Amino acid sequence: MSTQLTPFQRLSEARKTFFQEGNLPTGLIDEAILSSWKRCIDHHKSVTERVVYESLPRSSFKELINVNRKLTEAANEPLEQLHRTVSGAGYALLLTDHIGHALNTYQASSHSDKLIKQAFRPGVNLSEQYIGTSAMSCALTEGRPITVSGPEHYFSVNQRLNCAAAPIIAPNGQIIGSIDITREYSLAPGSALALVTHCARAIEGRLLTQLAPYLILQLSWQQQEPATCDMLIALGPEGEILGMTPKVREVAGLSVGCGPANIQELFDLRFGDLVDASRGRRSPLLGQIHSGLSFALYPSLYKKPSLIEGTAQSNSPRTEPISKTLLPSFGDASLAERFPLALRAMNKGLPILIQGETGTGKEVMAKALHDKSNKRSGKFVAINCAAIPETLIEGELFGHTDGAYTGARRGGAPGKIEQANGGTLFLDEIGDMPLALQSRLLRVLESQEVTRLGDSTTKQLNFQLLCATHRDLNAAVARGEFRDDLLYRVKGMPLWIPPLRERSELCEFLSEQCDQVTEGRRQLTQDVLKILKDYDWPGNVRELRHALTHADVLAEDSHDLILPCYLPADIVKKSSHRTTLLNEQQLGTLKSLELEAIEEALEQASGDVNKAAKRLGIGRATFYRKLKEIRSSQ
Ligand SMILES: Nc1ncnc2c1ncn2[C@@H]1O[C@H](COP(=O)(O)OP(=O)(O)OP(=O)(O)O)[C@@H](O)[C@H]1O
Repeated sequence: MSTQLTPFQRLSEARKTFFQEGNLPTGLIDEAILSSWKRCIDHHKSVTERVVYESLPRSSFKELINVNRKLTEAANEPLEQLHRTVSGAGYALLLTDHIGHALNTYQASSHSDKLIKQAFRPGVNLSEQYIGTSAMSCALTEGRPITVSGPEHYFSVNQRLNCAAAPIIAPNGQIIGSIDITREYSLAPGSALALVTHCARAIEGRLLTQLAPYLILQLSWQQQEPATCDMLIALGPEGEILGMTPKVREVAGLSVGCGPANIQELFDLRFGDLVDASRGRRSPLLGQIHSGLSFALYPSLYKKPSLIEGTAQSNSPRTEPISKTLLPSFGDASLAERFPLALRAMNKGLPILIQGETGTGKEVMAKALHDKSNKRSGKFVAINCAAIPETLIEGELFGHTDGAYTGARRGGAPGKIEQANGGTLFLDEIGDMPLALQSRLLRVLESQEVTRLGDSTTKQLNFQLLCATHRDLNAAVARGEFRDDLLYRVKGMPLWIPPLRERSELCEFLSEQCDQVTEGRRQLTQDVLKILKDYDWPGNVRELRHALTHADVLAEDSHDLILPCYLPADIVKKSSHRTTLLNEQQLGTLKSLELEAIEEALEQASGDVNKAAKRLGIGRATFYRKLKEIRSSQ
């Protein structure tokens, strides 16, 4: 009588063939899993090893989350939805980075398994190197969804698990993470591979919209708009391809890192036709790629999600009142008062000129103004006028057409001013702009029209202007280095950022900065606070943050206090508090020596004050006075 093997028994047999008999269980085990088993053997892992699930230290985990912020933001909602779908079936859910660090985890609402609870914790390294073969490690290595069931796991202890995972692929084609769902094998049959795959596709679509495209193009093989679509291309305002979902890359046969730069190079159509179609009826355009495949194309103008939760999508700027928004701290009461004023002026379209010494936070202020202004749904485009070579600055600012100059990008490119359309243009170090360019910039600022290099047509724009400089522009005008008409144009309202040494709430600011730099791990001692307060800070906040980072590094893991010895030596040396500090320290040393001598003398004289004073060669009254003085200062 032939007995039918269960799937678990079949996989166990295959495992035995491989690990005990040294043969390949051909056709029984997915090639990806076999390759993973071989890698584990190469790394001298024994299948009977104990698996340790260690989490990263808190600071490293914070950094990990920071690095993967875009991924976690895009994944949040799809993960919540998948969790709702699978948790009742006993599945725990996991989002990892490209290595296998758990970024976000969800436990199952039923059938919670102890092993899964231990492994599925944020910050745990679940890469192949640590936990052997798993669906997640195979998905990350192979770049495709996969199920790993029971005995297919490398380590014996994991054989009671059943997992399915799918890689998450960024719009540039790189694998940046994975989602994995795992439950006890006994709850099988059935895996939710299709669900994780679907969730990964949803995350990839969201990653695409993070590029803030002008148009999103859906590709379909059907002659009707698909309800959901995994073939998406994000396009910029000139038809440039910003990114695409992996399915497009797959059907168009495009490899990662190379491919067409513009949609017109991928399809036999004009970008203008797509723009027209996005505004008109929803009848699809037909597009053919080089391989001869034809697709129905559904372009739509990209709309940023509304900030008011639960409402329909909207392109209109946000309108929550200023008072509700959190202002950045600069440690200065008068600056905090002027901020809302500058914001109101900006919202009326007045250009703001931010002035202050180097490192005071002019760019931080510009960004804060933009983030709170009515242009915040547009881009913040910063250009450092001092950092671009004079020969390139014109192309960089105004853009160029195809072949406008040697080395110009094929198909032309918009300049920074054009990119700021609908948002804010921040001209940093405007005082360093070459005189010859100032008149051209003035024309653009007056008309809000831009003409690309090599072009004869102009484009109407709408952007908010913010400028910054550490120079005295009045003096530059007097020297003939800066146009006075440009100065009046950019200085709708001046905003002065005081140097660090003059800030009215310096102590609070120093402590806040310490908190930020050390991620709340350390505090400043009173002495350090005094040293920092009395230092001149020629490099302002930039220099302060470097000094605190220096101290944080020197303190290592041993102290939660920043002591004077951890500060950069030149800061301690130059701080006027140092002299007082030394005097106090010396005084302290002398006093403790005196106390020691007095106490020793008293002890040797068995408490007889006359004898003790005699031993020290001082009078009885002096002895008493010194003893009192020293004890009261302790
Ligand atoms: N209020 C603040 N809060 C937190 N960090 C700040 C603040 N102000 C400045 N910084 C930090 O200090 C550094 C210098 O800031 P920023 O570049 O804005 O200064 P800046 O005045 O524009 O300098 P420069 O004139 O050299 O261009 C940056 O690392 C910035 O993040």
